[in-house]
Amino acid sequence: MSSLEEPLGFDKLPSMSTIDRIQRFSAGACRPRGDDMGMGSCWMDGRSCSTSNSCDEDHEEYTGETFPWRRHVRDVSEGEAFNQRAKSLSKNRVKLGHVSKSRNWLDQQYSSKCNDRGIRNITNKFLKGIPKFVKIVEVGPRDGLQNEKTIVLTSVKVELIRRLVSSGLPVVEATSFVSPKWVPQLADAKDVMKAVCDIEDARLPVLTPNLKGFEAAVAAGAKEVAVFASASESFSKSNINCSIEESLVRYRSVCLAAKEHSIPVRGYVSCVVGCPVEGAIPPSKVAYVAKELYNMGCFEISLGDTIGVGTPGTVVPMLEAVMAVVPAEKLAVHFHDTYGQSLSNILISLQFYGVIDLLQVEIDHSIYVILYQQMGISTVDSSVAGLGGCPYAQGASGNVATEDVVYMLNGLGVKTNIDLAKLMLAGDFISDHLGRQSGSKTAVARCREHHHHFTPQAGSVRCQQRLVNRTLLSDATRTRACEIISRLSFKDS
Ligand SMILES: CC(C)(COP(=O)([O-])OP(=O)([O-])OC[C@H]1O[C@@H](n2cnc3c(N)ncnc32)[C@H](O)[C@@H]1OP(=O)([O-])[O-])[C@@H](O)C(=O)NCCC(=O)NCCSC(=O)C[C@@](C)(O)CC(=O)[O-]
Repeated sequence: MSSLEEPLGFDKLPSMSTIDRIQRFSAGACRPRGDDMGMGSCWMDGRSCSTSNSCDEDHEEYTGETFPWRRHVRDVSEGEAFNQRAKSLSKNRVKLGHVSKSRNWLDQQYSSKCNDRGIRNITNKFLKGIPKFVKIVEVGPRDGLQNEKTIVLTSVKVELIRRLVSSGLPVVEATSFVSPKWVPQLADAKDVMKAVCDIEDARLPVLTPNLKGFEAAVAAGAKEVAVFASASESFSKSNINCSIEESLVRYRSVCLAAKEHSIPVRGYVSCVVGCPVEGAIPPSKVAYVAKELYNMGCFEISLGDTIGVGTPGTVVPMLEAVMAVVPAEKLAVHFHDTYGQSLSNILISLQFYGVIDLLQVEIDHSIYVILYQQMGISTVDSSVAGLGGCPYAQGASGNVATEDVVYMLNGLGVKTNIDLAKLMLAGDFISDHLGRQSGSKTAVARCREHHHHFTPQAGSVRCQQRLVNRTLLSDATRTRACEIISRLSFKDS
């Protein structure tokens, strides 16, 4: 692991000249850079979203109660001249035929509720690229549980999925149709799927490593599947017992069969930054596998830092390579939190832009150079209570906790449509069943708050119970505390 012990810094990033990057993409969005064009220090935002994450469906202001940051329409009085310039540029762009599908550029700024203009401008500058809506793909019932040694009851898995769906998660990965010899925890895939396939409020994809798994999944009622390749040859062998190329052949057959059934297929690439055996993985290898999966028909490619060694310094070059061959709106990021880097990696992935085109236009006898840029990623995988770890990646810790991702996104004013309180109850539910504290920092912090402002509800009582069990109390005091807690009545179970 020596090559992974030292995080790679920006000085070690593969260099890619601007010329190199120009015109390698098709224009999906554009962001003329204000300060390059003598238009003040702001950027005009021209994000264009074409997937289910579309910002177009998301116009209303975020109204979360507890979080200080809010998005709102840019204050017109801040720069009428700038706005006029932007409108005129926008008109000209339409005339020139370079029509951005974007909504009003000026409606895309984020700022804090704070009245201090200086702070607000800084916030805008740093958060300018963040999408307004992020789709979270919950992988707890699959990636989260697959590594648990003690077999979790099917009924518990089903209840967990139901709770996660009712918290508003749009996608909950339910299970895997893999060999029970390899992953005994998910041997009940068929029963889990049969019990949840009536759920309509969320998509419930399942992992399928080959045609056998695909057929079993469809027979059990799966309406969406995922295939999982790797950017590391060694990991591919240990995970699915075949080479990368052999896996791609298998996945092509799965994609063909899925097409016949009109079943969408998601594609995973594992070890996108590092591999437990091979160390650092070159971004070009990740890009190759991602492109193959995309070309065979996967509607979305999830980039997995399976062992959680990535930092923004290594994630950025990887994204840059992948975005050169797969559009950003078809990508998702999937981080494990081994080195505590997941949230920063997610943030940089949401903010990440690649230059996609340069366009020179003449407006009112002045020449402007417009940089068309690709938007950042707006789909994030995470696991409730930070459950997870891969059976074939020794030492890999859990996935980033969904509660922590939602908390961060709420703080940024990014919508997810997820009810954090309900999500935390789902996390509490599974942590209780596994008999350990949640891996979510948000859940643990909220647990402490409940400790101070105690209300006798199910979650709080369990939370108190856990705190008592973990606190250094004498046996007599602990028993007494537990007795008192157990006598509290609560409605929610
Ligand atoms: C791919 C195989 C099946 C090859 O396994 P194999 O042993 O090479 O396959 P085989 O074709 O020689 O078959 C061996 C036995 O498995 C059976 N079999 C064959 N296929 C299936 C199936 N689909 N479902 C159930 N049974 C199956 C097959 O019928 C046979 O049964 P037997 O004749 O011995 O009784 C195996 O290696 C396997 O199941 N691997 C899955 C491992 C796994 O699930 N790993 C965790 C995934 S997590 C991950 O990849 C990372 C990710 C996605 O989370 C992203 C990230 O975190 O970065």
